[in-house]
Amino acid sequence: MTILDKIIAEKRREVTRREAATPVEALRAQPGFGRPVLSARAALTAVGSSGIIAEFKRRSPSKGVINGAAEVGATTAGYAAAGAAVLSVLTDEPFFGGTPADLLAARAACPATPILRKDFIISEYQLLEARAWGADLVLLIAACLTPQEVRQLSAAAQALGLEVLLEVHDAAELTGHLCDTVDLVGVNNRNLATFATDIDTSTRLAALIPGRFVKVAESGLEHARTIRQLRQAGYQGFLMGETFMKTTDPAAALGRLVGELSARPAPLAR
Ligand SMILES: O=C(O)c1ccccc1NCC(=O)[C@H](O)[C@H](O)COP(=O)(O)O
Repeated sequence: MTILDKIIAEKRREVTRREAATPVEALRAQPGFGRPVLSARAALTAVGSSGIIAEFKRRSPSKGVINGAAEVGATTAGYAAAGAAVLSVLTDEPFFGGTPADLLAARAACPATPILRKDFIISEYQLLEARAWGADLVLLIAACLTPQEVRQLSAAAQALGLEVLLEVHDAAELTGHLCDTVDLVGVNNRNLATFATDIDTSTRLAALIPGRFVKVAESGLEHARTIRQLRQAGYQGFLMGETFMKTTDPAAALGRLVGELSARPAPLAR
């Protein structure tokens, strides 16, 4: 059984519990439900965008505790001020230490920046939660969904006004799961079965992603030079968590990266 199998088994139990505790009508009645959605697609493709999707991530199955001290409102507000184009907030508790309250707090702290609900979406109920808690886009992971589930969930997300980031790790997932109700395609450099991380995964798959989708490189990103290379390959979004969160001041770490990205690259030595 892989970690993804364990996460999904736990997620099925969690969704059943949550549905019993909070009916759909109560989600629809929450103040955030009707707010206008902010477009991540627009934020990532705007002229001068950093392209950075800065993630608030306390811990992960591959790394254990990354940052047990950071406060979500201050960190995400700091990310937005430092130049993040989009924010990503984990709402999975058992494996990543995130909570719905984290998303609500990030939304309150960052009214003008699109926010990704980062979780393992397996049910339309979770899309309603995402809308109620103030998310603007959701992640659908090809490795845990059938192509038909991606079609259904992405269409339901769009009907709610949410944008959809489809995450793939290889060419088979991309060709099998991609559909027109997806807005952005993320290539996860991390193999979720082995945790091996290889940036070349993004480079290899770039040409296979049709041009109408915004391309997002995910995981294991650290340096401005890598982001420049991935931009050359056609990427406009860069999902980064650990590089920022492992520092004592994640927003300052993002600010340094954004500064490097906007500086002219040093000429190659002859
Ligand atoms: O990060 C993990 O260990 C992990 C394990 C199982 C499923 C998903 C996992 N990570 C989710 C992510 O995709 C990353 O949080 C995201 O891409 C940011 O990656 P990084 O910059 O390497 O923190």
